[in-house]
Amino acid sequence: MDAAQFLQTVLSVIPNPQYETPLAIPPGVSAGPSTSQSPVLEGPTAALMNLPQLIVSIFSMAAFWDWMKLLLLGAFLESCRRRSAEVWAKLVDCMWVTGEFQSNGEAADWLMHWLSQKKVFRMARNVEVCTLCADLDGVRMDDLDDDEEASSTEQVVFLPSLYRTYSLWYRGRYMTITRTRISEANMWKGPLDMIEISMLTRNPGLLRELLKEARKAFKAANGHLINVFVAQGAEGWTRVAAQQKRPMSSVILDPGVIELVLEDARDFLNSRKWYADRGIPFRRGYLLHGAPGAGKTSMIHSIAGELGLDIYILSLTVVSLNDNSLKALISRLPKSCILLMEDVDAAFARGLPRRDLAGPDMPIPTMAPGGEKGGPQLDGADGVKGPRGTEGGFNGVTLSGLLNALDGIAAQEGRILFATTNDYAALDPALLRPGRLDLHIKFGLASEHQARELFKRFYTSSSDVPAEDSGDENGDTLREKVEDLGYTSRTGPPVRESQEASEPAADQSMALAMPEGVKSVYVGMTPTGHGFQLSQKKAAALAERFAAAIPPHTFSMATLQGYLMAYKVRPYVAVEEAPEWVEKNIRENAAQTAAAAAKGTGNSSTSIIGKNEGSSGP
Ligand SMILES: Nc1ncnc2c1ncn2[C@@H]1O[C@H](COP(=O)(O)OP(=O)(O)OP(=O)(O)O)[C@@H](O)[C@H]1O
Repeated sequence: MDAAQFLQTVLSVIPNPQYETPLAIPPGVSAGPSTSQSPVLEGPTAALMNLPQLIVSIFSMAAFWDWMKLLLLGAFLESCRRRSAEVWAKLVDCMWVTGEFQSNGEAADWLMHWLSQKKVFRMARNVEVCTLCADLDGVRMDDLDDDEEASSTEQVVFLPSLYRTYSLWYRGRYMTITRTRISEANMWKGPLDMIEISMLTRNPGLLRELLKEARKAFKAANGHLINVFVAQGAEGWTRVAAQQKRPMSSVILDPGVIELVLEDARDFLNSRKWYADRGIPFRRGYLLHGAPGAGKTSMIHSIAGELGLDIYILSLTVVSLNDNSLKALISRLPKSCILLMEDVDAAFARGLPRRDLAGPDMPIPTMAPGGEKGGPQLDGADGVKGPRGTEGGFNGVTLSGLLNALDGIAAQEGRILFATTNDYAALDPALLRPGRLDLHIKFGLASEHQARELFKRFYTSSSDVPAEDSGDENGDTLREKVEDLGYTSRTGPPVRESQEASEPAADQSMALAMPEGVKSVYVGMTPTGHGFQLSQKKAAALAERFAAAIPPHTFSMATLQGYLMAYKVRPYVAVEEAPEWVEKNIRENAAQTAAAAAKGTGNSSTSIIGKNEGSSGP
C-alpha cells in the first residue's frame, strides 16, 4: 500500500458531516488506480466497518515498523537511564553520608562556626564575606590583618557562598558542603538557608563525630555567651542575640536572695530522676515581681549565665499568638532552657480571657520568710490577691490556653520558667500556684545595703586590684577630696586642673556643658568618658556616705545607677551632691503625685520615684 492508498483509506473511515459521501481527497494527491474500488461510505456505521481495513493498512506499512523499533529503542534507553540513576543513588547512599541542616537550627550554628575556622574558606576564591551577621554571633570573627587596633565592628566572617559546592577533607575523608537558600528574608525574620554536608564514607558515625567536634568548638568559643531566642509568632524560635554572661556579683540584691534562687534552680536541674520517680512533671517556675528597674531581668540574665542555659523570651502580647501556637512554641523548647515571660501582667491588664478554669485554685505555699520592706523577699500565699482575669480577649491566647501550655501534656520538661511582673495583684491565682510558678520573689526599691553595694561596684575594679587614687579619707573633708582630685563640683566646669596634655581626657568628656536651650529639651543624663576606680577601702568609705544619703526604699536601683552614671569619673562629687539630688527628686515626685491625685490618677510617691528613672539628673 502506498501513501495515496493509505490516505484514501483513512479518509474513507472519517464520517462525512452529511453522512452521504466520503471526504474528498485533497487536491494534488493522486487517488491512484484503486480509488474507484474504495467503498462508498454511508455514515458512522460504515466508517466503523472500515476500521479493520485501516488497522491492516497501518500494520502493512513499512514505516510503521520503523517507528515501532525507534519507540522501543527509546523506551529501553530511558528505562536504562532511570535504572542506572537509581543504582547510582543507591551507590551514593552506600558510599556517602549526607546531612542537611537548616540555618535557623543550633546545629547549623555549630557547623558555621566550625566551617569558618577552616582554611578552605579563607583561601577559597569565592566566599561570602559578612560583616553584619547579626544571626551569626557565634561564628569565628576574623580581624583580616591581625591589627590589634581593629575594633570588633571591623571584623568579618568567611562563609560558604550560596549555591556553590566546596570540597574539603575531614579525618582523611573527602566531603562536600553546599549552602542553598530556602526562603528569603522578610520583615519578621532573616533568610533561611540549608547547608548540606556529604561525606565519602560508609560510616554515619563520622558525621556525628564532626557534629560533636563542631559543637565542642562552638561551646568553647562561646562559653562566655548566652543565646537569646525570641518567639516569632507561631513560627517558632529565632535566635536574636548572643549576649555576654552577666556576673552574679553585678546584681545587687539583699544578701542570699540570688544565691537561693540559683541553688534552687541548680538543684532542680540535677533532680530529673527524682521527679521522674515520683511522677512529678519536671518543671520549675519563678515569679519575679515588684518595682520596675529593681533588677528582675538582670537576675535572670545572671542566673542563665551561671547555669549555662539559653533564654527563650515569649511575649504574650504578640498579636499573632493563639492557644495552639503558644502550646506549639512551648512544646518546641529544648530540654534545658530558661523560658522568660516578661511583664506577664500586661496580658492580663489587656484582658486575657479567663475561660474554662477547672476547680478551685490551690493555695500557694510560703517558700521562705518575707524580707524587709522594699528589699527583695520571697513571698508565699499570704500576699496573693484575688484573680484579676477579665473577660474579653486581645489576641488568640486565653488564660486556660496559657495554663495548659505551661503544664499540659505537651509542655516541655526540664525547662525553667521565669515570669516577671510589676503588678503582682493582676495575676490570676491559677497561674501563681505551685507547679506553674513555684517560687515568688519580690523586688523592692533599693535598700541601704543595695545603695552601698551599688556604689562600691560602680567605682571599683571587678578584678579587685586596688586602683590608684589620691588623698586620705581620715580627717579631710569631702570638698577637700574633690579638690585633691582636681575636680570641682557642678558649680564650676568639671576639669582636672593638673591634667597633662598626653593623658586621656576623661574628665573633659565626663560632663557636657549644655547650653540652656539644649538642656530644656532633653530628659536624662549624658555621661561620657571612662569609669573611675577607687581602692576598695576608699570606695567602702564613700559608699557608706552615699548609702546614708539615700533614703531606703525610695529609689529603684536603676534610678540610682542612672544617677551614678552621670558621675562616672567623679565619685566624690556623686557623694557630695547626693542629698541635694534626693531632696530635689522627692520634691518633684511629691508635686507629680499631687498633680496625679488632682486628676484622679493618684500613685504612691515611692512608686513614681522608682518609675521616674533619670527624670531629674544632677
Ligand atoms: N539589683 C540590681 N543590681 C544591679 N543593677 C541593677 C539592679 N536593679 C537594676 N539594676 C540596673 O538597672 C537597669 C534595669 O534593670 P532590670 O532591667 O534588671 O530591671 P527590671 O526589674 O527587670 O525592670 P522592669 O520591671 O522595668 O523590666 C539595668 O541596667 C541594671 O543593671
